[in-house]
Amino acid sequence: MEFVRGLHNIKSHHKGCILTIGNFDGFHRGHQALLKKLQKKRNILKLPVVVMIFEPQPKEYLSNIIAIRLTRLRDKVNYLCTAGVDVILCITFNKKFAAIEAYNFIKNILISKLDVRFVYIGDDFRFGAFRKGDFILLKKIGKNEGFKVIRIATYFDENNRRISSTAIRVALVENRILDAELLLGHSYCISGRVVHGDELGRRIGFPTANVSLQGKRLPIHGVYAVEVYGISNHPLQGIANVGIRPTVTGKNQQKLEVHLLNVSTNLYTYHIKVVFLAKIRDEQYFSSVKILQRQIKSDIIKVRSYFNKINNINKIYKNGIIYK
Ligand SMILES: Cc1cc2nc3c(=O)[nH]c(=O)nc-3n(C[C@H](O)[C@H](O)[C@H](O)COP(=O)(O)O)c2cc1C
Ligand SMILES: Nc1ncnc2c1ncn2[C@@H]1O[C@H](COP(=O)(O)OP(=O)(O)OP(=O)(O)O)[C@@H](O)[C@H]1O
Repeated sequence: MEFVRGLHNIKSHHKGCILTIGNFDGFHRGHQALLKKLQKKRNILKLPVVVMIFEPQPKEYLSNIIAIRLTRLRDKVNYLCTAGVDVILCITFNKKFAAIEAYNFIKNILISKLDVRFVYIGDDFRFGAFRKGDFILLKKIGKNEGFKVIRIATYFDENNRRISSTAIRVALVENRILDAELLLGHSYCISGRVVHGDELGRRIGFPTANVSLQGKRLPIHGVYAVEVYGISNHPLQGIANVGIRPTVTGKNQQKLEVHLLNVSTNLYTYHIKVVFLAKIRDEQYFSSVKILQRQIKSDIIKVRSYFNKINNINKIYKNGIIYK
């Protein structure tokens, strides 16, 4: 898989491709279904599959507030790579790019730069300045210029809901983790490098690994049972807090910190993946660190009991007995 940053880095071997365009935030089941179609076509025609993504995502650039992000670029690249994409073309979304008219986007980028043969899009896909471009325009120009446009049917979940990144963000904000997982088709996770915190955690008896969020805002908030990947060859059980830590700081900056339940090791500079499994409670203000300490102790008991239950369920399934 090749990662190409910017239109100026397109090379002749990227031309004549099967293309799709979008944010692919979360890499949910709708995205997965779309990419399966491209892969099928690639296997028949032996043309490269190119996915055009944007960084920052358009909504992040165009909105005044920090928009919520499901998947960071690094994880998005991994998902797309496992879906068999040949080239990720990552475009810097800025004022100049946002102003490109839909017609010029097709003419100057899809045709001149990429010489697309097939363009696959979902039925709600819009592009170009003021989102004026759509399937009909693509199809019309494609007919004259010799490329095909395939609009794939909307992928719905079992409850007949359209799967979208927006629906998943809403599910997570509303604490519906299992629902979000159902829409995603995989667990909700965040990965990042462990950076230095204020080191108060260690002093209060709960050392925490602070995961860098690089200014991105997570859709979740509160205390969670988590599994942590990237430290040993099996996932480690932990408890995480996502929030602003009102008890110890007056800053309004969201942080993700993880306390490992059974391992005490220096995690600085590790790149870890945190999988969120269940919410324990909301983050709260406590009138003293002592009370917070007591609360965290009781959170840990809850999380341990959650993992015990999960282990028991797994054991019962392994033995072929139906859990009641
Ligand atoms: C399981 C857990 C629950 C937490 N809950 C809260 C909370 O409800 N309110 C709060 O102000 N801080 C909460 N914190 C954050 C602590 O204040 C924080 O871990 C401590 O300040 C250490 O920060 P540091 O790693 O930057 O030194 C929680 C931390 C953990 C690990
Ligand atoms: N449920 C779905 N079924 C079919 N195609 C989809 C589905 N969701 C997204 N797509 C298509 O996948 C491509 C990338 O989508 P993109 O990530 O930009 O949108 P999205 O998932 O609907 O996110 P948002 O909710 O932020 O609009 C687009 O062509 C889009 O139409």
